[in-house]
Amino acid sequence: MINRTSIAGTVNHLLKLLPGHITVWHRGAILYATEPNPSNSLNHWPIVQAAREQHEAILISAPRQHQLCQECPRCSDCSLALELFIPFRLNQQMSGGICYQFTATAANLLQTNLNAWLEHLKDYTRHIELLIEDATKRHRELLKTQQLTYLLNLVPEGVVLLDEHANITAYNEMANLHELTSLLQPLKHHNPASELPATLSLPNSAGEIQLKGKSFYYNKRFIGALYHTQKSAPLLKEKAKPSKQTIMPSIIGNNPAIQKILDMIKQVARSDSTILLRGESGTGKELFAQAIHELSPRAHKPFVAINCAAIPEHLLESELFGYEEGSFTGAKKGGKPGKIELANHGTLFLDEVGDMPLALQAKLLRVIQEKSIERVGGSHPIPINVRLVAATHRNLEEMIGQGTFREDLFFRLSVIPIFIPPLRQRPEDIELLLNYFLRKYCISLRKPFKIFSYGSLQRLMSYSWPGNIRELENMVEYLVNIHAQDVINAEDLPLNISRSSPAEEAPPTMRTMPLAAKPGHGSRSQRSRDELIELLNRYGWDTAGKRETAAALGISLATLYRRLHKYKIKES
Ligand SMILES: Nc1ncnc2c1ncn2[C@@H]1O[C@H](COP(=O)(O)OP(=O)(O)OP(=O)(O)O)[C@@H](O)[C@H]1O
Repeated sequence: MINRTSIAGTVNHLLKLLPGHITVWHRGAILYATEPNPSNSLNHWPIVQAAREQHEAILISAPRQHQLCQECPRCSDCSLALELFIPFRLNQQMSGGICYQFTATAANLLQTNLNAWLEHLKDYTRHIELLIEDATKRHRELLKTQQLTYLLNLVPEGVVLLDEHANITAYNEMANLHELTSLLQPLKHHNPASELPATLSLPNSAGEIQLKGKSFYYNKRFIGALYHTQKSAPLLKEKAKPSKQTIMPSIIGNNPAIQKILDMIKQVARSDSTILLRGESGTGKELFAQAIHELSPRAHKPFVAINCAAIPEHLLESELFGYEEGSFTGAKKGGKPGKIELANHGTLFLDEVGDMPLALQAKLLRVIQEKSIERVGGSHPIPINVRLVAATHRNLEEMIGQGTFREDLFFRLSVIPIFIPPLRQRPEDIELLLNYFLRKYCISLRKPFKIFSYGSLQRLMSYSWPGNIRELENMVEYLVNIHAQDVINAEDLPLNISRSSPAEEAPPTMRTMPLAAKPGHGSRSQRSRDELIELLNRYGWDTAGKRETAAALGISLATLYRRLHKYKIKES
């Protein structure tokens, strides 16, 4: 990806010398601008067109009188005294450029020694051009490696590619499971590398592994080799299971609060104390719960999750506690264990615990205190050893005050409370997550790699993300699905994002969140209602359409139904 920070550093340095407006444009999109630019694409700018035709920099002094500027709708009240466009070239073609716009003060400074300044600005432009060239090259190399890894992962055997010095340059997941990367390290000491053996028999921790090799030559010169396993090669049992480290690396976040939570999780995972994860919907509570489990001594035992809000009240009890044969009409022969029993010796994740009915809250409290359960219709206690991780987006303190959540259960659950901040309080993570999901979905949906333009990133960074990371992830998946170009511009973003006004959009924090907002009151509710109807009209009012609408909004289907009810939206 192109590093905007280094471009910003160069531009800011320049602005200290010469105040003005600078726009860096690359491949039809604005890569950097010193202030938001009204136009997202400079293609139609007469000055850019002129530079493209004349293959050189264009300088316009007194733009209001200049013939090139007459087409511009703002020409008559333009306050610029000088405008300069210096193009970039990539492979002999103009790929973009820098537009410098100066008002009278800066222009006066320039006019005193115009030629020297022009050289100076050309040097700056060249510097930025090199930064872009370098970043583009590195981005291409990264893409090539990712494409190669993607391709290798389609092969059902372990595959490793070596360069002419027998250094490993690429390998697939299966190779990892066979420990091939460490097994092939000693090949580096073979000299000359062209004499790499055609078959290898190497010991890994699952036994002996046979590898076949194929050397590659170009103009009779050895340029590399490929080693692969045979179909029946035994896998390492330990590695074949998801490793303890699978979840942690996929938790993206540089925000100090998230880093602190990750450190805390590593600490608390070792004990059996109950953890209460608190945060808005979509902030990653379930991901953190899985990480806690995977870092705990229970990692090789079950992780069982149950969403208390998604299961109808009358079924929740038997889902949690299980039932004995004949305990109710329709009960299965032989009975059925509940989620708590299934999680025995492992971790039970109680999602949306704030939505648990009061009667079940009392039963759950007993499980925690007595460490045993009784199935529905059963008459004997079953001893239980589970680590409990609960989560909620609800304001439990307020619910206790209203008598809808038991205070004693709250204290039992909240032994280690962890607050996960909403995405709008972690602005530094937005670009990171956008790029992470962009790469993830381009790979999984087999689409060419894409980037966000400067304009779209600005928009996305100032959006308040009420649905948090789930909303961001769904939006990226949607864009990768429908967007064919390699640059995603601001106008390509979903309407609810491109139309939102950042200041107004920020939802209230968890502590002040009203439990039930009245429909139709206030412009926010009205806008949410309108947006919901607009999306349903777009995706359809049937279940599939509702599912897509929920995904676009970053909410669950159950929440969507609740909103339809809350806003009194009836299907026509
Ligand atoms: N830090 C993160 N890095 C990468 N992906 C994340 C991160 N946080 C959340 N996600 C992803 O966002 C989506 C929503 O996360 P998750 O289901 O854990 O949220 P939640 O807080 O449990 O939501 P809810 O309260 O609605 O159940 C998941 O696909 C998850 O993998």
